[in-house]
Amino acid sequence: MAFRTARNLAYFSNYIRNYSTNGPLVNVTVNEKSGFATATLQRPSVNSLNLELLTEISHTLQQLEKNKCRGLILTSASNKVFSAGLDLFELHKPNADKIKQMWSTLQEVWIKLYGSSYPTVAVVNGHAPAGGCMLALSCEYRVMLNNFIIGLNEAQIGFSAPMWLIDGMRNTIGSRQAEFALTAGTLFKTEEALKIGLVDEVAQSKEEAIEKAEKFLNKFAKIPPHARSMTKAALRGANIQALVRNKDEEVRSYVDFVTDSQFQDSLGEFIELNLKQKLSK
Ligand SMILES: CCCCCCC/C=C/C(=O)SCCNC(=O)CCNC(=O)[C@H](O)C(C)(C)COP(=O)(O)OP(=O)(O)OC[C@H]1O[C@@H](n2cnc3c(N)ncnc32)[C@H](O)[C@@H]1OP(=O)(O)O
Repeated sequence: MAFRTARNLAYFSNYIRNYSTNGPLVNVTVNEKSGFATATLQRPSVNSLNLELLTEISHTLQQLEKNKCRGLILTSASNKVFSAGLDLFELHKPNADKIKQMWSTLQEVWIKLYGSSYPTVAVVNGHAPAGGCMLALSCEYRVMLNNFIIGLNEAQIGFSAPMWLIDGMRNTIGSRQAEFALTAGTLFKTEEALKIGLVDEVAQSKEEAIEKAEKFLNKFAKIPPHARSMTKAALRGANIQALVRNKDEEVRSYVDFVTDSQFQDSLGEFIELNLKQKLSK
């Protein structure tokens, strides 16, 4: 067991509380009874993933792993947006070095979350396009609130989702549905997402979603943690290894792609059409 004594659990809780004070963009709390951690993304206003938020998520996941977390609930402080995905303003006319770091940190986040030894649930309490969907897909279970959208809309912005993310989508909703969804860049409403298996349960309130998430995590209470994590690694390891082998090459091609004028033009159009905040000319 991860926490054999109440003292261990108390130490872990204090550790996490102390840690959380250092992270303004991700707040981590631990339920002392269950030992489950809740990581709440809180970058105003839509948790768009810039380098700072990605770095903090990556660091949080590392700490949770180190402290033998018993289960993680990932959610948002906003009641409208789980995460709006990559910060589109940072992708526009970018500094190549920063983009390189951003992409490499995004890969790290995926490797740590998708490959975590502890069980994970996303409480999707708001919209989750692109990178927001990626965070949810990396978890083992998704509970979503009604009247929001989720999906991988990269094609609409002018690029293809990377292979590891395509695999995540395929593993979750099946090849045929993934092909339809990815080529059209479809964003699904909550009920549609439930129907195709992109989310596992729907809840009417965040409280209900947290209850459902905890119920999922509690399913593993009697399963030896090492057996659970070995099985998860056996199921997910090949996808992770494929990215690890190709990590640097993918960063290089991503930087080339994003800095290319054709992508910059289509990104500019997407921002002008879809976001309230406009580009400074
Ligand atoms: C070559 C390989 C590359 C592979 C990369 C694959 C991985 C991931 C890629 C991505 O994540 S790309 C990002 C895609 N994201 C989107 O398409 C989301 C766009 N945003 C929206 O659709 C909506 O904003 C929303 C999230 C549905 C929320 O709608 P709502 O009506 O509630 O809010 P808004 O008024 O639209 O937005 C509020 C505020 O937030 C700003 N904003 C929204 N999204 C982003 C974003 N992604 N990046 C930066 N900023 C964003 C928006 O401009 C508003 O700003 P203010 O007007 O308040 O200043």
